[in-house]
Amino acid sequence: MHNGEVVLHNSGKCPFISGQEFSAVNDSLSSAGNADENRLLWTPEIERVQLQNYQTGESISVTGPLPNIYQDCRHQVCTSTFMSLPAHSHQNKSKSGHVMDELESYSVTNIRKEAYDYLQIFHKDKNTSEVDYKKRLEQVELEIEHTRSYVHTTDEIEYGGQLAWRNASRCINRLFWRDLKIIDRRDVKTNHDMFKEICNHIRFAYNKGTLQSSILVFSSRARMWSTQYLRYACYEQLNGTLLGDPANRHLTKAAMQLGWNKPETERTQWDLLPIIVQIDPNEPPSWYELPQDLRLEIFLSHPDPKYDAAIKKLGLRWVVQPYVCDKAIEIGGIFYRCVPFSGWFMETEIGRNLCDIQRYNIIPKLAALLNLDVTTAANSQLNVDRLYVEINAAVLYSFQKAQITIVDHHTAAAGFIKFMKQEVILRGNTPADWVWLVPPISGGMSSLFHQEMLNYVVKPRVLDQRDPWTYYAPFLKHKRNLTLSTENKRRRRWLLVRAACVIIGFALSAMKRRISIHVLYASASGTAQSYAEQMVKRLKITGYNAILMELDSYPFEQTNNTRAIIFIITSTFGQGNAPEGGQKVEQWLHNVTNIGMNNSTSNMKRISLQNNPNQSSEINKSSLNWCSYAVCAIGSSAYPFFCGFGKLVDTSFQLLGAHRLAPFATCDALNQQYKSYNEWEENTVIALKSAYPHACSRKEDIRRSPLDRAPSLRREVSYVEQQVNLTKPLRPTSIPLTFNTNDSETIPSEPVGPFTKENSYLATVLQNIELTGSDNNINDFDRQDQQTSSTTDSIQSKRKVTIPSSFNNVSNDGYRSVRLIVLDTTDLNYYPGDHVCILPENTLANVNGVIAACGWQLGNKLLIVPCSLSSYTNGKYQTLRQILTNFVDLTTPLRPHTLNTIATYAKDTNEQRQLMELGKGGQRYTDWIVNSPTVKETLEMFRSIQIPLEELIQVRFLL
Ligand SMILES: Cc1cc2nc3c(=O)[nH]c(=O)nc-3n(C[C@H](O)[C@H](O)[C@H](O)COP(=O)(O)O)c2cc1C
Repeated sequence: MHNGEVVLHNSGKCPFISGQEFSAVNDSLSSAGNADENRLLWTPEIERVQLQNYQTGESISVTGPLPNIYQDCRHQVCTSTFMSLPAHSHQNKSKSGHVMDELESYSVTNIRKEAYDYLQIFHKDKNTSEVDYKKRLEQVELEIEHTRSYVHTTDEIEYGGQLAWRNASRCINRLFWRDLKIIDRRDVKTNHDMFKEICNHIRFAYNKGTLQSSILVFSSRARMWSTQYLRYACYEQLNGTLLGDPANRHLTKAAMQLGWNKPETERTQWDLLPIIVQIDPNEPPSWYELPQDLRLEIFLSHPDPKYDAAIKKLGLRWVVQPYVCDKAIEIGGIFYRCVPFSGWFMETEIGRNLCDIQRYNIIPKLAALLNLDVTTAANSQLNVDRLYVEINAAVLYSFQKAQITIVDHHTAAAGFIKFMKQEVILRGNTPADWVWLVPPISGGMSSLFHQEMLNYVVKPRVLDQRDPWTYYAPFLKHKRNLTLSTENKRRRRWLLVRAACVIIGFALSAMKRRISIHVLYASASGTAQSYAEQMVKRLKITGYNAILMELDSYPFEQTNNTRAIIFIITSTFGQGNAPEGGQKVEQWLHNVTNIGMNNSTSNMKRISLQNNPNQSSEINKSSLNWCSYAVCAIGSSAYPFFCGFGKLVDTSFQLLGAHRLAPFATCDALNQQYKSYNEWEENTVIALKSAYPHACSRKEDIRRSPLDRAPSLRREVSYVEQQVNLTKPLRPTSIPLTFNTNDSETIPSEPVGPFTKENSYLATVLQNIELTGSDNNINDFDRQDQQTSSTTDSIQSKRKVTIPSSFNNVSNDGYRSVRLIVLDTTDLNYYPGDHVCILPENTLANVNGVIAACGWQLGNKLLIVPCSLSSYTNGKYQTLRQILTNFVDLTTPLRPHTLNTIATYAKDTNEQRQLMELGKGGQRYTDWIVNSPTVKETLEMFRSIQIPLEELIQVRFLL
């Protein structure tokens, strides 16, 4: 309406008011007496602005936003990403900044001004006669004089509602603003009638699936507590989790305070909340359950059966239509607080409701069903994005199949561009909030992404308002009643303090006795850190005192050799280096171990001792012997130095005498990283529990040799506190070997499920086929067995998988064995997510070879009677033969610290020196293990080793 009346100055910079201009405007506002001047002063000072579309190359020349008040930019600060805009103009804030009721706070002068502005627009746009216009102005003038307010006609409200929609800068669907229908029910006087009208509104707006945009207008004193008609409840559960849609947590609480509830056993995440209405702020609100035929929901499906099955399994659904109830509309200075608005969905709105992490967060659940990795480690695979798109596709597909109006974001964006162009021609421009309009999916693919826009406020307008339950007097009173008298407060506080002291006293003494486990991480982009956080959470739940720390923050050099358990989870960056947060430790390890990086020798980073032998001898091989540790290396096999830093840490810790508590693991971002991580975590926690079974273990427990304790199944236990000193190798504290010659060989009893590594299932081998090499046939060694085994074998006759020692071998010609092994699992129950771990037997030749190499003194018959070492296997394997065949790994090469121990049994000093040299690890050891010498081969290589069989078995447990 002010087109052409205002001289605008193009600042040529930010079209919004800058800090200086803002204060100048503010000053002139406070001094100005004329409301007209105020309005003009609040208009951003722009003349003409060129808005560019970088996709089409088009340029639109827009005029200054007239007439408007732009309140969103503060002193030199752009607030365009604010979720809730400051809904009220500057006049409506009290000194404390508290938002007041605008209706009450508008002065008569302002209402008159706003009324005149709007009636002028109405008169111009609706082409009413000059006579009618004048008459209407006089009537309104009179009304305002007597009542400080005035009443709109239905036509005025209808057009005002349409304009408010047209001016809603965050709405993408404004092309259809003229189609908005108004249902004028300002005459409704009771809560019950409000609910009746709402039911009618749903019927009208749903329109058998051809959704109608509409506004139901109640009196300006009425309030809707429901933020939308159809909202899913959110229950706070006892365990602290939420059930339902977290967006409605407070509304659900308010509904419950009003008496609505669902029995806990009947609650689901898809419970529709009741409609809550309040005819007047001074009247109590009422809640009503919608009748079944108006609980309009749609169950999602997907055209691709794979996604369809997963989506249906999750029971995904949404309501068919948005009925937004929590916005207000300002028309000509009158605020309508209760104007439920119906429209239709753009699919991304539902997509976000289901996928936003703070909402239903279904992506991880969907990914689990589809066996996809969506952890941050897999971000490079874009699985999250793929699933997000599929959810949006499911929404569109389901609505279209049910013939319910919906719009996809590309169509909506194209519609908006069309609307914007129309508005530029008709009115010079339209306010548009780029931050909200660009769809949340494939932003750059949307035409809106490339379109410049201006955001400002034009009236009539849609605006945010406070949720009514936040100022409902009885709720506030209830809160006040909960406040105790001063005397009571003091008493309560004293009691609480005492109780707290007693509890803290107990807790502290218990805590003192607990072992601290430091979980250290080094992470560039957060993956390793999130795994570390997960580990800490798990350890805490398990009862351990777990401390999370960045690797570089751990005082490795100032521990005074106090015993410690350290778990390190680290990624690798750069050229196989530590990420930030691990670089100091990387440097320190290089310094103390003399380990250098040899990038050139192979495509794998190899860790090698530097050539200078003097330097290598300076390594203090016991500098970390106070520490039990486990390392998990996070990396990506896309890089040549896969998990380079994690490997450096593990190798260095071994070199420095630290005791590996659980096996080292690498987790590949390109290959189900989170699964490898979870496996490592599982193994590490099992090892920890075996070593430190009690969450509140005393320090003395840690110092006791695990070999003194009741033997545990896991070999890793033995790493825990063994003092492996490289210069003075220790021998294990042996359990004396005794035999019960009264019993003959016992066949291990058939275990019953559930099956674990410790309680393994004896499976029949149905097939054992060599897949590599020229003759990928059934391997000779098992051909005979193949013929004799059958699926009908009784459980007693089941044979275990027998794998030759060459299976793990990389022989001189670089040959590796890859086999297809088919096991009969007919009477084994398993479920999705269970995994199989094959525990192979040692061959008879290997077992006999080791026995012979040890110079077995006691005679073969003792091999087949129960012996005291069976306690290592928890009694599962009774005889020495069974233990050697099934429990002791005779196949893989001995580790450095085991070689170091074995060295003490070598009679020949030359061999002892060689063994100790290998026991240092490093390049010599790396070269030695290239041929994967078995235990038997090692004993044959160093013939002076005289180790009793039972001690060899126990040394081997130190793997
Ligand atoms: C620039 C860059 C260099 C990387 N270098 C390596 C590398 O040398 N070796 C490796 O295994 N992974 C490498 N990665 C992969 C990361 O280790 C992998 O993405 C890991 O999951 C990141 O974990 P974080 O988020 O905890 O840092 C590299 C990644 C980037 C971006």
